[in-house]
Amino acid sequence: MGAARSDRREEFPPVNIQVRLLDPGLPLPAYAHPGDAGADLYAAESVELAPGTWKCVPTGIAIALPEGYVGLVHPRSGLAARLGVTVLNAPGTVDAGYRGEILVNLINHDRERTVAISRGDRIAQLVVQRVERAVFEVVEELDGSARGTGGHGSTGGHVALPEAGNGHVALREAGNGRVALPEQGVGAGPLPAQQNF
Ligand SMILES: O=c1ccn([C@H]2C[C@H](O)[C@@H](COP(=O)(O)OP(=O)(O)OP(=O)(O)O)O2)c(=O)[nH]1
Repeated sequence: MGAARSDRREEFPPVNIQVRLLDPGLPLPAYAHPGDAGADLYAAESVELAPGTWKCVPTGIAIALPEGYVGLVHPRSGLAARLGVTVLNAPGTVDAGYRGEILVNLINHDRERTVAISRGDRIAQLVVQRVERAVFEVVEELDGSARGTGGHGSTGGHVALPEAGNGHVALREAGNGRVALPEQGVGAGPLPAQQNF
């Protein structure tokens, strides 16, 4: 087990990222568990989000990513599932050359409740990834592919049909590609109790 872990560290050495603590009272971004993809970012200010509104929340850190990397500001699924709060521009793109404070643009999708975010709350997660630099080459004809120009549901697609009675629309597969699911598993019910957010 220990040997397997150290092999993995050699195969995937961590990337060093310089961090400026603009608010030394907050913890460094941190991975909650080994193997997590995102390091949690903290709110440097307390903010209130009225229903349907958004705000850029400072995180109290500025970073210098190495060239060839990007920081992606992803939402936290727990905030979304419990409160309807997510990252408006998800995933936010932190460029390697950016030296300003990382901001998280949080939106409250709840239609009735104001959400209070307190300083020190974990509001988003930063996923650091390698990126390729593309060179855009103009051509007359694109190389062929199995998909061709088909998109937007061309593989079977979905149609929204009015449900009898309650005025809702339901997602339904058009054609014969529908996957059979137990009735309880479809629709907008509460999350099953075993879901851990
Ligand atoms: O969630 C985010 C997204 C971006 N940024 C910072 C880092 C990023 O490098 C910079 C610019 O972001 P982006 O390129 O997405 O914004 P833009 O609207 O295209 O602005 P610009 O013209 O400055 O590139 O803003 C954040 O702090 N948080």
